[in-house]
Amino acid sequence: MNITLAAKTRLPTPYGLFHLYGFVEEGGQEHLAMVMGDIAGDAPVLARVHSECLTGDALFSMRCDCGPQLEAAMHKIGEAGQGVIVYLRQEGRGIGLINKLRAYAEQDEGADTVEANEKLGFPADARDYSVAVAILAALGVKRVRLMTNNPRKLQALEACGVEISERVAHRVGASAENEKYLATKASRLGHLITD
Ligand SMILES: Nc1nc2c(ncn2[C@@H]2O[C@H](COP(=O)(O)OP(=O)(O)OP(=O)(O)O)[C@@H](O)[C@H]2O)c(=O)[nH]1
Ligand SMILES: [Zn+2]
Repeated sequence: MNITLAAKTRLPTPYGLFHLYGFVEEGGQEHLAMVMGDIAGDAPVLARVHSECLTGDALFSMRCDCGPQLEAAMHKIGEAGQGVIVYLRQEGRGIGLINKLRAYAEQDEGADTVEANEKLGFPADARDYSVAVAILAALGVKRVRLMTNNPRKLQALEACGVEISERVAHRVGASAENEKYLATKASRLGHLITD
């Protein structure tokens, strides 16, 4: 996977000052990395690989836990004074924004998150993490303490060559609105979110 660092700038936030890196992958898709502190080198870096969720990250949707997970990652990195969030533009687990909205419409009619994707002719999860690996390498990150509940994400990143020294549980944002969604992630996608 070839990526190009196209821009770098300051990003002051309520959680502290990040540096925002803009990357472009082959084919033109744009991705971001939010960096705090010095992350290059051998020491494990607190990290999140976050998949874009416009409805959750920007519109406060309570259908999922993405917005609170993004905010919690920024908060934890702010407290540590060091870390990175790789923000991948893989909306809707890779099927795109409008298709995710179509999947939501299927869910409004009773399908679960996996069945809805399948009804629309997509795999349950169409993400490719190789771009995240390329971005971490470009930032000089050798090993990470990864904030996630998704064992497939751990496996996929490890398979692409990222060394994960620790999984940091990242359970926030549960509500009555997303109870079924989170239960499906646990039962059908293997997420480590139930006790
Ligand atoms: N196709 C589809 N995508 C969804 C749905 N709900 C959330 N997403 C997308 O799922 C992605 C987030 O993935 P999740 O499976 O929730 O969590 P994860 O990032 O794999 O795991 P964590 O690291 O534990 O958060 C984002 O790209 C969301 O846009 C849905 O019902 N259908
Ligand atoms: Zn979401």
